[in-house]
Amino acid sequence: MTSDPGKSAVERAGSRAVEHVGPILDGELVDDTLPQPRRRTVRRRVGRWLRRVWQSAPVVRARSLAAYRVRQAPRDVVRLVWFVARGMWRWLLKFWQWATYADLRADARRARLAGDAEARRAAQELIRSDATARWAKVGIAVRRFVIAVRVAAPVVAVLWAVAAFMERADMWTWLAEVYNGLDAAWSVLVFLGPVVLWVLPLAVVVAAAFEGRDRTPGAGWLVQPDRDDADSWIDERMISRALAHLGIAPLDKFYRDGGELVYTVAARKDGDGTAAQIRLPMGVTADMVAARRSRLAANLGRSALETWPTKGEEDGILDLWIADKGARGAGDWPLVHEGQTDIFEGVPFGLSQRGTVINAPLIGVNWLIGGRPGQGKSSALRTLMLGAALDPTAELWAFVMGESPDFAPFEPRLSRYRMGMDDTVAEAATQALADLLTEMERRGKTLGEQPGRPPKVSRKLADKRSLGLHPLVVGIDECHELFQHPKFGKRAAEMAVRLIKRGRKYGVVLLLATQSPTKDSIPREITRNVACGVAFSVADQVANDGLLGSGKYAAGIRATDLRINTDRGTCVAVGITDEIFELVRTFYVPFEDGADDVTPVIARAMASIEDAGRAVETAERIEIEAAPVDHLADIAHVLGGEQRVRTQTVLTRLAEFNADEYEPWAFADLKAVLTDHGQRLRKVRGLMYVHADDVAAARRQARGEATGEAPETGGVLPLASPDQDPSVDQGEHPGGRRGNATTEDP
Ligand SMILES: Nc1ncnc2c1ncn2[C@@H]1O[C@H](COP(=O)(O)OP(=O)(O)OP(=O)(O)O)[C@@H](O)[C@H]1O
Repeated sequence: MTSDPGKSAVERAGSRAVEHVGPILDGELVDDTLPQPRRRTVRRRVGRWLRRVWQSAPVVRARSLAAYRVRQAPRDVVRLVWFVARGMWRWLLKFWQWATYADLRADARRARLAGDAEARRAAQELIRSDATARWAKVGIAVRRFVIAVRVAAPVVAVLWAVAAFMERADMWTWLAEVYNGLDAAWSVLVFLGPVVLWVLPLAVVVAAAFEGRDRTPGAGWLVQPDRDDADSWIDERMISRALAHLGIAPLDKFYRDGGELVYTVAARKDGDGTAAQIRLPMGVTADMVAARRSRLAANLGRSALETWPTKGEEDGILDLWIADKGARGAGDWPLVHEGQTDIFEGVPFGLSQRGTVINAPLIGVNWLIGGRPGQGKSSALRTLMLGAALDPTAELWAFVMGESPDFAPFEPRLSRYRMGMDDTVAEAATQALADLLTEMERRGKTLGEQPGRPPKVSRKLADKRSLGLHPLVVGIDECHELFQHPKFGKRAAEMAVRLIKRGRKYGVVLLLATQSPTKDSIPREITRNVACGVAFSVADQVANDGLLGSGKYAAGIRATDLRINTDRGTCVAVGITDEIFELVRTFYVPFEDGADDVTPVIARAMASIEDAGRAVETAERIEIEAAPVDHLADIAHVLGGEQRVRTQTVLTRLAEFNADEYEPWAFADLKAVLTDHGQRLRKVRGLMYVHADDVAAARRQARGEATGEAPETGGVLPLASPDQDPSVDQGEHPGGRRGNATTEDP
């Protein structure tokens, strides 16, 4: 740049007036008011962060809550006013109750109604002594007040007089200090007076609103109108709220009157769920709650299967167990790959609702397992039998009253096994029950001969092979087919009842599985006496109580809530633990569609028997095949020495003699037995008779057929001589002769 830029520019332009400008430099205008790039980034970041916070879940929740509260504000104000009014009313009621001794009077009234003179006198005495004490207190307070006034009045009067006649400056210093202190106290009082006058009514209003607040459980200012939290946990507030909306009148009234439920066991984590125990208010029983189970479940945000309200130790105590959300399977059977069992200790059966393994008892109990088809009965029975098979001392029998291969892999381990739908299986099962009764008697005798006469079979006794007191486990699948069998059913049922009632002590265990636990298909005495009842999904209350015991449905123990197929493998069981009931996810040992985990377990069971130096226990000491019934011998027996007896009488006597065999008999059966052996019934004056001679002849022929010899001729002399005159038609057939003395007569 030049030293005088104005002048040089004019010189260069000559005479023309030219405005000289300075040299043009290349540059850029810098405006420091424009936003700097760094600051812009910080602001953007802060904005982004604020936006994120604004949209974060807690803030969104808080915002929605605030918005909800704002929307509700008018309603809330009305509610508040209502609360204040109700609070004052409640105070009034409380005062009235206090002033009139209403509770003690109610006690006295109750005692009078109950005719309890002593309790009434006690209540009245209490009212009198309470009234005396109350008036005594009032007297003491009044006396104290009077004393205080008497002492304070002269002091105040003197202070006032002194202040009136003396200047503060003329007073002694200490007296002036006293007056200064009094002045200060007065100033504070003057200041606080209006404050208290404002605050006190406000405090009264707040206290009244609190007193009159809605005591319905769950009512609260921070309750959101959604059910987001219902899935995750259950606490007492939620339980109380759910109970408050069941529509049980006495419970509703209890809540309306401001009652609060008593939790005898606070809600706490229990296995895979939450358990609580509640003492219900007057007029409400646990059964009433159990009857509204699905509504309770809905109120708790659970399915009915996940909600178990049951009766506690008393009718008024509710045991509540609520499963965590989401059903799970039981997992593998713990013994599927290794291990043995001691049947006296129980066998792993499934997982309880609390998630613990249930070791099901087998000794000293009998089982009845039932449910709709395809829900897991046979599998459960198989699991129990597999557990028993892994005890080398146990003897196993299995009868499957239908065409099903469920127990086929057990065959090497079974001492008796029959499967099928034909009558021979029913007959074999009936025979097995009869043999079990015989065995039971033998065991009873053996036990009685042991030192100290032990009352029941123990592990120690079971281990002594020579005694034959080892556990004997008999499984009958589809047992209703057996008990409903036209020929064997009645007898089988009778024997099963006797076994169930008496077999427990002797190590004889019956495991029954059925699709149909009605009173027609399973004898009442069986459902009443089995210790362990297991119900998979069942259709109705009848089936439920048939399996689990009467009254269980009403008490809230319901397998009707198990969903068909969805809850396959899950059952409700009673008697298998000390709990009133268990919801069991049973273990499943696969045996279908090419998968077979049962056979390897049985192979292991066989190996363990070998390792123990034993053999599969058999009931050899039991007469397995009882002698076949000899109909002709029985007929001869019931003729009782009479030469001829009416067919009707013979049938009656036969039915009395052997009900199982002859009760189903009709005239045609009797006729058939004789005609099969070349004899016949005889008609005399329109009435049909059986003749002793014909029976004897038939028996001779039968014996001949059996030995292949020609039948003897002639009859068998009756066992007793006839006590009546020869019959009119005696001449119609050859007379009898003394034959070989019969030994087969029963
Ligand atoms: N504990 C379980 N866990 C998983 N699945 C199971 C369980 N128990 C049974 N199942 C399944 O259910 C099917 C039927 O079981 P199972 O044969 O035991 O029923 P069931 O009640 O005895 O039927 P049915 O009355 O027709 O004999 C099995 O093949 C198996 O697939």
